[in-house]
Amino acid sequence: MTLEISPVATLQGDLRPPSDKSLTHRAYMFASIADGDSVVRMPLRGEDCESTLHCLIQLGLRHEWMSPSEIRLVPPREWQVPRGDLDCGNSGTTMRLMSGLLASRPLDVTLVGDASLSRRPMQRIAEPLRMMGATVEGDTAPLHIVGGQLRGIDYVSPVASAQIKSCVLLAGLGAEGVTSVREPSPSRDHTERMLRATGVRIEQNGAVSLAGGQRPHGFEITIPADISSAAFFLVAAAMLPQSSLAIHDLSMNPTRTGILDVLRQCGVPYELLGEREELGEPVSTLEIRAPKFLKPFEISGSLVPRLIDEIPVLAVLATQCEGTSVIRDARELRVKETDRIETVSTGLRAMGAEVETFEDGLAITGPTKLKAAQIDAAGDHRIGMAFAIAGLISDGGVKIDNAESIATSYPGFTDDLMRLAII
Ligand SMILES: O=C(O)C1=C[C@@H](OP(=O)(O)O)[C@@H](O)[C@H](O)C1
Ligand SMILES: C=C(OP(=O)(O)O)C(=O)O
Repeated sequence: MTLEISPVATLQGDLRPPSDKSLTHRAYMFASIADGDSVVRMPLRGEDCESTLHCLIQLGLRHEWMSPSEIRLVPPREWQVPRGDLDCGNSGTTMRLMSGLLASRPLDVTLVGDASLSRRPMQRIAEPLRMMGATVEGDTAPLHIVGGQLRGIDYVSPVASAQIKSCVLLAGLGAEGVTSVREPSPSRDHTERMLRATGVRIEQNGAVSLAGGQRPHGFEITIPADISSAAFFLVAAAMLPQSSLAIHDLSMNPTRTGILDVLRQCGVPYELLGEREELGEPVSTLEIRAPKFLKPFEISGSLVPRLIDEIPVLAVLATQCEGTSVIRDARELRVKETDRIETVSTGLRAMGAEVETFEDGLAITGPTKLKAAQIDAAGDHRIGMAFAIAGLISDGGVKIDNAESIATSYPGFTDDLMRLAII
């Protein structure tokens, strides 16, 4: 599918972005190992989370849609052997967290994914699972896992990755003894929060540790909106003069709010209103306005995992900042749905931006009036949406090829854009 985006004057109004992808994956997975029934309201119906749900159903999770936005989930007494392979689609989170759950169960299962997922590194989870005693064949998909009796390990992860951390912790629930994970800087902590909120005892002091043999209890959750999806509109509002948006019901987990640090560096005015909690996760309304001009920003070190998925659209923001913005320590971008350093820099250069690339990041000098271009999203949802936002401020608009993957995390993206845009 080719998506055509024309320039607009400003963005105005109210938005409730789609529900959080990380939380929806985890809610389905926790429900499938809980000691009772669970209810998930407003799950993300994007393709990635649907992949997780379908895999779990094949493993014995029972489900009933009580309404289009409420699902009741009943865990199996024992996980059953699935008929055929488990298809994780385009979703790294599905494959890596599911592997952790499977490793402690006496099943022989093969996990497969699409072409993009089949290129992504799985050795990063295979290695700790092997250390715990599971059989994992393959360092990329297809992954063949034979689960069984695991022992707890003290794992020092070489990368700050919530997927690695969550995989090892979920395997640790079914292992003998204590499992600990340490990482170079803190990655998103949704798994830890959900474990605690569902009654699992965990310790956090430098490492995250839990004792095996524990089970989450059944729970109810209403999934808040995803800040990684809101990011596209936050950046658009910051760049388009006179914009003003209220973004409602937004998940505000501090391990995910790095984009707000960047907006502050740029001088973008925003305000948080009315904080509440949802199963251990803070939720707020965020109001944002366009500033008179944008200052350049720097992203490095421990800020990177707090905004990793937002970097493509923040690179678009950098093209409108007055000076050079620098993104370093972001090597992980090279192993996402595409090599995002490559796809972002290729697309931005095609639009006339001044971009330097490094092994671990980008430097972008602005402001540049972006010109019309045809961009290949290469099946990467974040790239498709980042360049749609670039199209809004361009001279003549953009055509984005292979943009259907936007439904991975944000079904309804173009509808929201059209509704808020004033031409
Ligand atoms: O745990 C999660 O839900 C996610 C963790 C991040 O990946 P890494 O753990 O590979 O950094 C992120 O990029 C992904 O979109 C979702
Ligand atoms: C990297 C992403 O997701 P995953 O790793 O789950 O495919 C993403 O959503 O940008």
